[in-house]
Amino acid sequence: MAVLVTGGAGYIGSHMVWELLDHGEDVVVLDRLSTGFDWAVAEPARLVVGDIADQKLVEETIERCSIDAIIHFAGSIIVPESVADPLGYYLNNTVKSRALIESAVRTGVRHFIFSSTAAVYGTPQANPVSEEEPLKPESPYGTSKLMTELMLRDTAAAHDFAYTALRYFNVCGADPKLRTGQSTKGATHLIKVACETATGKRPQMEVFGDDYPTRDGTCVRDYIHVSDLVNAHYLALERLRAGGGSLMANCGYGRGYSVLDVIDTVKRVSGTDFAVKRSARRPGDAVSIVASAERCVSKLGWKPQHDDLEEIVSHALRWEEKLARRNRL
Ligand SMILES: NC(=O)c1ccc[n+]([C@@H]2O[C@H](COP(=O)([O-])OP(=O)(O)OC[C@H]3O[C@@H](n4cnc5c(N)ncnc54)[C@H](O)[C@@H]3O)[C@@H](O)[C@H]2O)c1
Ligand SMILES: O=c1ccn([C@@H]2O[C@H](COP(=O)(O)OP(=O)(O)O[C@H]3O[C@H](CO)[C@@H](O)[C@H](O)[C@H]3O)[C@@H](O)[C@H]2O)c(=O)[nH]1
Repeated sequence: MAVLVTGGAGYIGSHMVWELLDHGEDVVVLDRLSTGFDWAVAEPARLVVGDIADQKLVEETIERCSIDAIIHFAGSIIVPESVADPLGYYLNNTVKSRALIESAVRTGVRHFIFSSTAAVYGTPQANPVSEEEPLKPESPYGTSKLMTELMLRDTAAAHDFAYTALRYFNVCGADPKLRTGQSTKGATHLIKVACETATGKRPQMEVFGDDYPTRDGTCVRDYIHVSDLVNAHYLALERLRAGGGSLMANCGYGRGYSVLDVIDTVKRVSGTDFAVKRSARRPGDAVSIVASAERCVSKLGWKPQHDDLEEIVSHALRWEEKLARRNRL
């Protein structure tokens, strides 16, 4: 019995691989290495290089490796890029997920965990946002993920198949043991960008919009440590294997920080006063979104260990320094 991790060479997937190995699981990664790295896949996990929509490859891998569960991270992830290239996002996130789900059904894989996103809510009426709030994505990225959730819901109703869709809020930080971290080239995520600026990889950074209807005019997000996030997936896997049935749940801590809060924290933790420029709003950005985490706690027994912005930033900074040393070698 083994777990197939799609996108396991990427940021979150590489942490998931460690989480599974730490629990003694046998792990197979499927990744086409478009934004991920082969070196990010921990041994003894096996890496299969290929596309999730290559059904021959996927089904052969499932049969050969006795896969009983799929954790599906592979996808395209940048909100403004999805506004510029909606059809590319619907292809990679929706159409290709459909092919993967079909391969799972055809080969009898009954447990499926999916990376969904807070972006399915758009800007909610009120925060914290529960899973019952209306779904009004404001970007093709959010819509592409919502459509996959709906395919999973309908597939579970029709087949011997159960899924967990976890709606991640803003994922950040790095493995506290620094075995992996976020290595994405040309990253656009706020904490990664701020840490790259603090460590001198960028001369300055921008704040996209300071005229939003929030406390300090900048967007508010719920930043969740990647290690807590992958632990929620492991709990979801155990629940599915125990026959717990399908579930959809938010993954966040339930408190929000503005862009300026985050930048101040990175400056304080790094001891660096880097240059920050105020720029125009970025297309597709929701104003303010914070999770209600109650369902994740009650249904999965989730107990976050790293709910502290300074700790998150400190892990992200230490990974940035390690990456810089690695790239110099
Ligand atoms: N990072 C966040 O804050 C965040 C928040 C919500 C949801 N998510 C979701 O989590 C998942 C993982 O995100 P991440 O931050 O680790 O991104 P990432 O870009 O680091 O990882 C994605 C991985 O998927 C691979 N991939 C992409 N398309 C593929 C395909 N068609 N076939 C095979 N491999 C493919 C890439 O090579 C990469 O290794 C994504 O589905 C993303 O939408 C991320
Ligand atoms: O250099 C930067 C980068 C970001 N931001 C702002 O910071 C906030 C957060 O942006 P970012 O870190 O890019 O995350 P989101 O756009 O909120 O999207 C992330 O979080 C979503 C869940 O909330 C995921 O689904 C997406 O995959 C992931 O990219 C937004 O207001 C951005 O405009 C800046 O001001 N400057």
